[in-house]
Amino acid sequence: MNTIEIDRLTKDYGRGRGVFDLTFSVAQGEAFGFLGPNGAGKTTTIRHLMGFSRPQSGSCRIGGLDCLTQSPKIQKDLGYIPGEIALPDEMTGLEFLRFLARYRGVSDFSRAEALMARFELDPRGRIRRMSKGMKQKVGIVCAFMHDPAVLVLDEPTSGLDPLMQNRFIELVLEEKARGKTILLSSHMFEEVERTCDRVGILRQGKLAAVEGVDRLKADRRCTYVVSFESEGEAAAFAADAPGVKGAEGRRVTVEVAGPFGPFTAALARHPVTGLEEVRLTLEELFLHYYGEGK
Ligand SMILES: Nc1ncnc2c1ncn2[C@@H]1O[C@H](COP(=O)(O)OP(=O)(O)OP(=O)(O)O)[C@@H](O)[C@H]1O
Repeated sequence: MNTIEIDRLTKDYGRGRGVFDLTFSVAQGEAFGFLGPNGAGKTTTIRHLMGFSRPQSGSCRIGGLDCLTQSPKIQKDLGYIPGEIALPDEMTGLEFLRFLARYRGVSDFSRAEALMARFELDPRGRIRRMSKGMKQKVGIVCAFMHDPAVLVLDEPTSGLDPLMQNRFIELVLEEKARGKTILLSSHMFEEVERTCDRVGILRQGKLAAVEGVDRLKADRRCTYVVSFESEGEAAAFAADAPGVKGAEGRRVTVEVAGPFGPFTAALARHPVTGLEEVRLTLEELFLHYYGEGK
C-alpha cells in the first residue's frame, strides 16, 4: 500500500521553475530519498504534501487523504522538518516544545526528553539566541516527539555537525525499522544512500529517475586520492596500481570499480602517506547514470 502518493503534480512558477507533471509514491514502511540540486523543486513538492500550496494540477495524498483539503487530519500523525525552520524567537526551546506537545495532545513528554538527550540539546535558552544547529535540533524534536507514522524531512541535517548528522541517520534507520514511512530530501547522496530504500532524482522540476539504492550502490564507482612523500613514489605507484585515472605531483587518483583486493595490494606495496575518498557529487551521479544533456 502506498502511504504517500503524488499524482501528476504541477506548479509552474514561470521560466522553467516549479514542478511539472510529477508522479511518484512512497510505500508504507518505505524510506524514499528525494535528491536534487538547488532549485530542483524538492521543497515545492514537500510544501504541497504539507498542504501549504495549492497544485495547479494533479494531487498529493497521504494515507489516502488529500493533502490540500484534509491537511489537519494528516498532520496529527505526521512529523515534518521544514527546509528553513522558523521558530518563535521569544520563547525558550523548552517552552516551545511543551507548547507543541500540548497542542498535539502529547501527554507523555519522555520521548521529547529522550530526543533532546540524544541530540545533546539544552532547550532552556531563548530560541533567538540559539545557533542554527540548535534550532535544527529543536526542529528534529518537534518532528519526532509525537511518534508519527509518516515523516517528511526537508534537508533535515542542514546545520548539524557530522556527529549529529550521524545520530540523525541512526534515528531515521530506527524509525524505518519501526515501520515508519519516510520522505527525505537532501543534496547529499551519502545521507540518502545510508537511510533510504529508493531514491528519486529531481531535475528542473521533473523526476529524472527513480532507482533502488541497492542498485545505485552496486553500480557505484569509488574514487580515491593516494598521496606520497615524493613525485617519484607517486609515479611508481601510478605505473603499478590498477584503475589509475590520473597523477598530479605527489597525488594519484584511482577508481575502484570491482573488488578492492588489487587496489589494497598495490597500496601495501608502496609508501603511502595519505588516502582520501572522493565523494560523488550529485552532478557526477547524474552524469554517471543518465549521461550529460539527457
Ligand atoms: N513561491 C514561489 N514563487 C516563485 N518561484 C518560486 C516559489 N517557490 C519556489 N520557487 C522557485 O521554484 C524553484 C524550485 O524551488 P524549490 O525551493 O522547490 O527547490 P529545492 O529543490 O527545494 O532547492 P534547494 O535545494 O535550494 O532547497 C526555484 O527556482 C525557486 O526559485
